[in-house]
Amino acid sequence: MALCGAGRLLLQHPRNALRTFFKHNRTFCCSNNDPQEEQIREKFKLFPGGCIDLHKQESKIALMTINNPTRMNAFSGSMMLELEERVRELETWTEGRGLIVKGAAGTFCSGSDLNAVRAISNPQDGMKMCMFMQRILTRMLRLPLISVALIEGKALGGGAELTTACDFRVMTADAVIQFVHKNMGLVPGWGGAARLVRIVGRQHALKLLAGAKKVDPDFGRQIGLIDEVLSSPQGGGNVLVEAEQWLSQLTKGSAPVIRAIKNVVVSGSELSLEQALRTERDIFGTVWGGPANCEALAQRTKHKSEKLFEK
Ligand SMILES: CC[C@H](C(=O)O)C(=O)SCCNC(=O)CCNC(=O)[C@H](O)C(C)(C)COP(=O)(O)OP(=O)(O)OC[C@H]1O[C@@H](n2cnc3c(N)ncnc32)[C@H](O)[C@@H]1OP(=O)(O)O
Repeated sequence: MALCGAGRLLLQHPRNALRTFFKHNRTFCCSNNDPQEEQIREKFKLFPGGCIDLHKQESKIALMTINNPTRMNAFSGSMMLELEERVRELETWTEGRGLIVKGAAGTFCSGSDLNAVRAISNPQDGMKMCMFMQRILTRMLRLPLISVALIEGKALGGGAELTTACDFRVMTADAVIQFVHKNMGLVPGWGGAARLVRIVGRQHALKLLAGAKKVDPDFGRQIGLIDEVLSSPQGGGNVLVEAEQWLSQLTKGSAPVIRAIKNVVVSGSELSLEQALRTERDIFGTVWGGPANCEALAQRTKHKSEKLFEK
């Protein structure tokens, strides 16, 4: 993807660019007055149905639910627009630590709503839809929240792509991820291929895409796509509890520190080493001497030499 404003700024003025880089995530390549984007937004409105629910919990872990059960949680046009709104809400949720993305009614997501796909199957609209979803999913992956896709049932096509826009993936024993794009005469267009290569490497990515191979929990774990297989049965209330417990290992502690950790990982994976090191130093500066750091220091027993000095 071409570098836009903040990316260029990072290259030219890295010192001043940190704040802009992360702030820019909110508006990543997404100018509301871009006529192309406006056109596809108007088209999306013609395909309503379903919704994207967002619940910001007291635990500071947000729950996002892809909710269109009569179509196996396929993305209608209005859901694509709602996804953008929800991501924007999360970008401004300063106390958040984690995010779980799941589907309604015991299944994850079956990709784009094929009815909408048929209606926008011309190349221009396809390109605009693809760019719109790439932007939103990039913003989702860059959120300063540790995110996990909770996969029950099926994650197909764009649904499989959506799982790669989270930091982690956990699934129930009978769930399946399948990049079905090849069977549709397509390649992923929501950034799913680029992210998949980074998660599983090029050979496994080729197997999943060129073979439209079904990924079950065993294979998913073997190739590093799946981080945990849940013991609770699909559709049961305990699935979410188990996923939350799994995520909470990573989200307990100070929110600013957890958010800073996510930010250093994002910059480490997206920037050149030199730029990432500068960014890391700047982020380090935001937590050094901060409340969590001072509290941790106060709790540590003093070093022997310090005690001697005090005498
Ligand atoms: C670039 C790729 C593109 C993108 O990224 O934008 C895509 O994602 S294209 C979409 C890729 N997804 C698919 O091709 C999945 C299509 N659906 C299926 O293969 C099946 O429906 C399945 C396996 C999800 C579920 O099969 P099952 O036998 O359990 O149920 P039904 O087939 O009867 O489905 C129930 C109900 O849901 C409707 N449905 C399912 N998926 C979609 C969809 N993607 N778009 C629209 N509607 C969908 C299905 O038509 C049934 O509706 P009904 O009115 O009851 O016939």
